[in-house]
Amino acid sequence: MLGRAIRSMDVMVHSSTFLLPKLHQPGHTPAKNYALVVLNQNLPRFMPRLWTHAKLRICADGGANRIFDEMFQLTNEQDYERVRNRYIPEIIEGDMDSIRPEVKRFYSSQGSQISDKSHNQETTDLHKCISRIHRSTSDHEKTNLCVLVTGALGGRFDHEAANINILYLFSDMRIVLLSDDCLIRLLPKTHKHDIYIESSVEGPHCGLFPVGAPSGSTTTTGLKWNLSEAKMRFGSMISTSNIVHAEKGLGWNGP
Ligand SMILES: Nc1ncnc2c1ncn2[C@@H]1O[C@H](COP(=O)(O)OP(=O)(O)OP(=O)(O)O)[C@@H](O)[C@H]1O
Ligand SMILES: Cc1ncc(C[n+]2csc(CCO)c2C)c(N)n1
Repeated sequence: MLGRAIRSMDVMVHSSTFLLPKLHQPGHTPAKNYALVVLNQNLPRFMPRLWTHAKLRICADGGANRIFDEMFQLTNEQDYERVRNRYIPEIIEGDMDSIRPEVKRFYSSQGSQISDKSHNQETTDLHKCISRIHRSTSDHEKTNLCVLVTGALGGRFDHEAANINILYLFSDMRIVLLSDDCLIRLLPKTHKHDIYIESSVEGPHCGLFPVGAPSGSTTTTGLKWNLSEAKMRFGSMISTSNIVHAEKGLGWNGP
């Protein structure tokens, strides 16, 4: 019975074509729709690209200040006002304790929906944004959706931990946490995983480790130091500073 369950494990395909200038989605690419969530940290240099690829853009509270302040310097354009008027998020969601009043007024006047959840101090602004996307996306649509979260890493560690927790809380959605030099995905143990590497923009370093609970058996191909039915847990072995050798790294999370 166990053997049958393992053999029938579906493959989840991952790729990062959203980091490329043009969104060509070859046969292996799973997600067709991108939603972008902008957090309150420095925008990554490839932000204009993500913005263009996305069908929905949500700023988490102070993330709106970042679009307002930093988008211009990431474009090659001369006209500050034009750039500011072009990048308008559809939604600004959060407890609104970080967005500046003039930024809120500006985006409100440009048609952004402002969703003030200041009464809720139990969940983070990112949680509020992802809950909204989760609620408004059918199960079928979820299979074609990938949520890109910018500014999720490289700042305050409590924020980073909360951001990683979101991957687990919403493990039925594809969510990618991004910063300028890092990308994190959850690889649910219910699946095998094929990870396609865009070597012009990502790699070669990679890490593979379980958060919260041990991984009973992990097998990989395509890495410099492959794992073979390895057990991983904090306090024992985890795989960091590994290197991607192949364009496709295949990881199998066993039981
Ligand atoms: N330094 C950081 N590192 C990582 N993520 C961050 C950081 N700062 C903000 N974020 C993310 O951006 C979201 C919005 O940020 P914002 O500053 O508006 O939050 P906040 O509610 O004011 O946070 P807090 O009250 O804890 O400072 C947060 O929910 C978090 O996900
Ligand atoms: C057990 C517990 N720990 C921390 C907070 C505080 N908190 C968590 S999310 C959030 C909103 C941040 O925008 C705040 C203030 C809480 N409510 N419950």
